[in-house]
Amino acid sequence: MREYDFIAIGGGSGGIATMNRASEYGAKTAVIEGNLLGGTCVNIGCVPKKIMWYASQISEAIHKYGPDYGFDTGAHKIDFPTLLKNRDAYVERSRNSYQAGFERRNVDVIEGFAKFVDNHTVEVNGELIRSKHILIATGAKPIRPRIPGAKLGDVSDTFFEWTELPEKVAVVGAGYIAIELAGVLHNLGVDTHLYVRYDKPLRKYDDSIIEGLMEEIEKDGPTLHTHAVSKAVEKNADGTLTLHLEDGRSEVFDKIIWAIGRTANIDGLNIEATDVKVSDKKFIIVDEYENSSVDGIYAVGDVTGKNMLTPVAIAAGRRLSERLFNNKPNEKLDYDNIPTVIFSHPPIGSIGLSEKDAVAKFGADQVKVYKSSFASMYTAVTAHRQLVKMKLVCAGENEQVVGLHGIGYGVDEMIQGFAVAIKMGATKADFDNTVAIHPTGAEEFVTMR
Ligand SMILES: Cc1cc2nc3c(=O)[nH]c(=O)nc-3n(C[C@H](O)[C@H](O)[C@H](O)COP(=O)(O)OP(=O)(O)OC[C@H]3O[C@@H](n4cnc5c(N)ncnc54)[C@H](O)[C@@H]3O)c2cc1C
Ligand SMILES: NC(=O)c1ccc[n+]([C@@H]2O[C@H](COP(=O)([O-])OP(=O)(O)OC[C@H]3O[C@@H](n4cnc5c(N)ncnc54)[C@H](O)[C@@H]3O)[C@@H](O)[C@H]2O)c1
Repeated sequence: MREYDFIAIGGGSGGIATMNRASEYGAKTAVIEGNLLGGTCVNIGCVPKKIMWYASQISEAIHKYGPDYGFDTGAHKIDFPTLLKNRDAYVERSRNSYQAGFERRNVDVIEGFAKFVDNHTVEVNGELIRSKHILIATGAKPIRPRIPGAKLGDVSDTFFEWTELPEKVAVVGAGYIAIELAGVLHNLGVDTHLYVRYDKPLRKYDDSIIEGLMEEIEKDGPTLHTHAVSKAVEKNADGTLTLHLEDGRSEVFDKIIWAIGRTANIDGLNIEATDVKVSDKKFIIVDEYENSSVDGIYAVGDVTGKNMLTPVAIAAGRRLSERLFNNKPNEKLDYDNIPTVIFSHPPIGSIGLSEKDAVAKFGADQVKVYKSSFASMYTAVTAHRQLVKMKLVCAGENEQVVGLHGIGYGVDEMIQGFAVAIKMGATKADFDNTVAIHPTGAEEFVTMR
């Protein structure tokens, strides 16, 4: 029987980073992957999504802003197969780049689906593999609503299999994926309809940012349908799909995308053969050190349901390996102030507490908010002026910055550095003491009064 110090079930962001780090300290490691190395992020998530987002940005630059910058842009149309060919080639190169890292560090790659036999043994392709430590990093998968015809719709996984752009698409959901895919499709010229259950999307984000998004959607975005609860999907004779809502509204589409959340990917893992506890939503329950309820079994990334972001899976996994193999018994990921960007049109960046959450935590008299709203220079010279909205949420007498939020041109590339400052406990005075870079949008974050 093959024996290891540490194995990862799942070769996505979390599994790869954790095994690479452990092997750097001499651990005998293996990554077991049942599908494509790189997992969701590289193959059907962040990477192909970002390429599609760039394509939609180029389309926006050409058609929306180009004419007012003096470009004759009339005839430019997207050749979708070219985009797909180059996107998929980039994804393949990213995937292949893992191999060299594994070879350099002596990480074994085992192709196949793993299932538990007991707390220290898994079976892959009929072979039993034992390991002192086992990491569950099997990620998450999209869910579909439990309504008639739900299977007729796509999810983000199958969206990346499309070979042509449909004419008319419904995107159902109000989270990251719904907003990003709806924006991409709309900007690529698809008649896109966004269906949200309540009055607005992304409801847990800071109000002013969501207001900014709503204004942009109303002015120049996909068609928004609010208070829309899906009831059924029906296939028509011509292959189109009719989406029926609970309140009797209905509309015909070429494609429907469900983007209503994700659930842990533990089917087939035979988790029952272990004593690992899972939540009622099937996520692996871990403590702050990523320990499961069984000694020697850990979980990181989407399968835990905690902040489903690639850098979080990576950071949690690397710290776990530092703890187990580099003599750092207290090493763990601090989940506070994790920065995040939503690649909407325009993009949203967010760190820390929303104004509402800060008031709930510190009390209204302890919270002071600074806001700025201005037309981004990039768009201001065109007929399509787009506002940038920014907010700093400060708490306590020293006005520590506990939240930073923005929506607008370039915000996606603006906030990483501010995340460092906030993590270090920066105050409003520290922001004020920083000289601005001009002319940029980011300078507004250090000049608010
Ligand atoms: C459309 C989309 C866009 C996204 N965009 C972003 C973004 O812009 N930025 C960002 O930070 N995050 C983004 N995410 C989230 C990000 O992709 C995930 O947080 C990240 O991939 C989680 O990594 P993981 O290692 O936990 O799981 P995954 O990357 O999902 O890897 C799990 C792997 O385990 C394998 N596996 C499962 N079961 C078994 C088994 N029994 N045996 C062997 N292998 C198994 C799977 O095949 C998979 O390869 C996006 C997600 C989606 C869906
Ligand atoms: N830019 C990024 O970093 C990025 C991009 C994509 C995904 N992600 C990660 O992936 C995670 C999953 O994304 P997601 O968008 O699938 O989930 P999500 O949890 O962000 O959003 C799901 C949304 O669907 C809505 N919803 C739930 N059931 C519904 C129903 N029956 N009908 C209509 N709407 C319903 C919810 O109210 C919620 O707003 C995100 O939370 C994020 O962590 C990150």
